[in-house]
Amino acid sequence: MAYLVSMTYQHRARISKLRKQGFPMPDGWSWFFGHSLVLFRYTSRFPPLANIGIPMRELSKEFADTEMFLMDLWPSYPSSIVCFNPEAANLATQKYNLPKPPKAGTSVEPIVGGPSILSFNNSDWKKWRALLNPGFSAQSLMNHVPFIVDCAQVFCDKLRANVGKGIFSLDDYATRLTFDVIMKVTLDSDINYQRHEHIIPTAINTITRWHSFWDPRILLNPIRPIVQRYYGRKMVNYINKELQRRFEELKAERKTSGAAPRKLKRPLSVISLALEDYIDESKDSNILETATLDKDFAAIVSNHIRLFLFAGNDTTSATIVFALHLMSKYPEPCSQLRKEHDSIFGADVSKTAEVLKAQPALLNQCRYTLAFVKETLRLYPPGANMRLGTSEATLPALNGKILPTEGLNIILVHQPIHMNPRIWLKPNEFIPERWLVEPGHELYPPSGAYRPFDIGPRRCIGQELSLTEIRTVLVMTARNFHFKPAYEDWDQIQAQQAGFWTKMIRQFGKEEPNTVYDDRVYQTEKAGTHPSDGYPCRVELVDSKAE
Ligand code: HEM
Repeated sequence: MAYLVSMTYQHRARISKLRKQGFPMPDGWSWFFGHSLVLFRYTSRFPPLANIGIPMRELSKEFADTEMFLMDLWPSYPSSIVCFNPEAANLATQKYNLPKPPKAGTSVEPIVGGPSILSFNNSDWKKWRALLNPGFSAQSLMNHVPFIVDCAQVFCDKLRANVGKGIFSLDDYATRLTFDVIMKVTLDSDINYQRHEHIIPTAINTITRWHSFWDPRILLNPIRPIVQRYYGRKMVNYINKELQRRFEELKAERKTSGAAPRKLKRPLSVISLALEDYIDESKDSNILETATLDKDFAAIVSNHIRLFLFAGNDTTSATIVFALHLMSKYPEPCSQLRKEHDSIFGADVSKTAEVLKAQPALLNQCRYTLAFVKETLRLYPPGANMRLGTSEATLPALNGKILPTEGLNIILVHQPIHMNPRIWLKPNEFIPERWLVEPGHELYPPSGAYRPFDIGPRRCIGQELSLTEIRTVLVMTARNFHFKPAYEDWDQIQAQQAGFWTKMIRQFGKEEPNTVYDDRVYQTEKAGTHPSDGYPCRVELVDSKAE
């Protein structure tokens, strides 16, 4: 207790000193609460499950002159500089390439299980990133396009089965689709989660339901570690068996064909490619006769698979749902999208899957589709970036003040960066053409201001995979389906089904907001910023004659 009091005192004394020196930070800091009450004031303006990036965007409006400010949420979160200045963000991720803070690892440990490239720095990071990179290369991913198309086909079949029927959660459909893809691309497992339940998604969904990066109401729940450990063990058991199986398959292929499977040019998962390098680089000349994988290596590989399932699934599925939502909201860009697909894949929509599977590189010709996806990610960025300040690294605020970073985390919050009115023309409008104009055009994106996958050596390893997946889904759906959000009906159903206490609270308590900037569709705190209430919607077939 005495230790905690002493730590708290030392910590707050430092923030108090920075405050006196004029470090930009919100009013309302206190020795007892730091900025926790300030944050609460902002979060309470939005729905309880709204993503933290949304109140941060609101708070950022007060710091237009500096484009960064300090938030002291210690001890529930390290004190951090919230930065939405593109030039300073570039300094943090490129010039200084600041290390990942310990919090980057500890905050995802219940999900990932232990160390991974998300938390590694220096040589560990270099070694593992180099080992994993080949599986995410553009060339390797093109080999997976036929499988991704098959998954998108199942997604379309499920949508078709819903035409003319009631409300369903598009988010649930998209999450199942991306899970099938990520399991195949990373682990070579074909689990068909779109049609059947499976232990791995059940486990990871349960673990993430009990997870928060910052919210003490979740973090302090004593049941949380028990649930997360139980499901963590289930994941590890499954992954270890699959890993061992892949290892056996690769060894057998080498023995029978004499060549490494990589040279046989069939689609290989991220993990198979990493195991190939492991075999190639092994000092054990008898590796092909070795019965089991090195235990330490297998443990870290297992962490990475868990990391990919977490970092790669929800981010991609949420983006798919927001893209389909924007298609329904903006008829003109939607019609451009369809025209592009007609011209590249031919007017016979029923042949799209066949054409794309035969020529995956056609995806790269879909310039408007890519622009549509990029603009979706600008408005609904699912990630953020966290770095650790150092004694050498200072960040220049917009007003010229030079800010020290030592001992502070730096968080690049993408929502306020992507909608910074100083640098973006019409920041709140959906304009895919921003991504098609030439440099010098007023819509041309400013350097460093667009960073959904972030920029620099540690940019997202899964960027190409996500973009391939999202473009494939748009190509497969845009000419077939209309989506109609059904929030009003959904809210009515929820109100009818509410229990006695919920009804009483609604009747007599303070009504909680359920829109963000008057929009019922918003990003939530659920891992990967899933859309509110899972995006309840109806689907209709596109009437090609009427289009
Ligand atoms: C729309 C989809 C996605 C978005 C917006 C996104 C965003 C991000 C961001 C902002 C970072 C931090 C970069 C930095 O620290 O500089 C990151 C890192 C990372 N992402 Fe993604 N991501 C997406 C999809 C994926 C996928 C599909 C995977 C893997 C299957 C993945 C795996 C990772 C990993 C492993 C890192 C850590 C990279 C490192 O530190 O070397 N992400 N992502």
